[in-house]
Amino acid sequence: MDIIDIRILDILDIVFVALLLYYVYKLVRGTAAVNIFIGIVVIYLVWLLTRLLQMELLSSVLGEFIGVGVFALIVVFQQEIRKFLLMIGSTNFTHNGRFFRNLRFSRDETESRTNIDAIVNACQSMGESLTGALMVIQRNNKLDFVKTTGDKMKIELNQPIIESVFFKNSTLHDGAMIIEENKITATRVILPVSNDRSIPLRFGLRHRAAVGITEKTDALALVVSEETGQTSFIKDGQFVMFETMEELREKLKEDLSR
Ligand SMILES: Nc1ncnc2c1ncn2[C@@H]1O[C@H](COP(=O)(O)OP(=O)(O)OP(=O)(O)O)[C@@H](O)[C@H]1O
Repeated sequence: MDIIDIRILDILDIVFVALLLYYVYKLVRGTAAVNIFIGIVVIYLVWLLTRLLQMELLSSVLGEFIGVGVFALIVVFQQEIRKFLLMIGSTNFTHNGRFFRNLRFSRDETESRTNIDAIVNACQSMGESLTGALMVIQRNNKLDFVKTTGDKMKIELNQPIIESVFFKNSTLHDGAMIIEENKITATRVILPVSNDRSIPLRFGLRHRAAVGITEKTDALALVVSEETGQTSFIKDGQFVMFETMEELREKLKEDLSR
């Protein structure tokens, strides 16, 4: 009986293609580009089919399309390719050892350095006073490309500081706050807004910006609604459900553990 000959390199090959597809999916999810992407895949599949059925004319017409496809792709996906390269270039694979830990099967997590209690307590307090807030917590993907849109700083994270930044009369309250480890590293940051049409209409730009940055990076986002006082936790472009602030604290601890 033949034994399937799989080399380590084949496995790496598959892992890299899977990672590539995952990043491409993250980039185009919720944007108009996803429809173009599907269109290209359909043309490619039809072309393969016409070649298989030896339909010469159609196959050569589609073949021409595919031939210039790479250049067309660069033009059509210019923005996405830029973001993709930025994301790859800014991924810190050794940050907290998270990337390598994810490859291991054992779970030997240690506690996060981020003051999660300060963040959750600030969300609760800002919710009670109907103070709007948007916080983005960096993980593996660096957020330098958005930090440049705001004011860079380096302040130790604690509850009074978070609340004073988002206090309505504060000059810093607009836009997003970026948190790295236990430091506030930028305020008044403008985030990419998600075009995802499945986001309910009651959510405005603050929530869409939180979805946008978590679609493009592995950061976590927390939003306190100015209208309802409700806190939302957004990860991978999706709202994460939780019943109590205690549950939110646990979820954050899990996602930020090293
Ligand atoms: N692209 C963006 N990046 C960062 N912050 C943004 C962005 N767009 C809007 N905001 C912030 O969101 C505020 C406007 O929120 P808006 O009322 O549209 O959002 P919302 O999701 O309905 O939130 P809320 O429930 O608090 O009203 C702005 O004042 C600004 O501080």
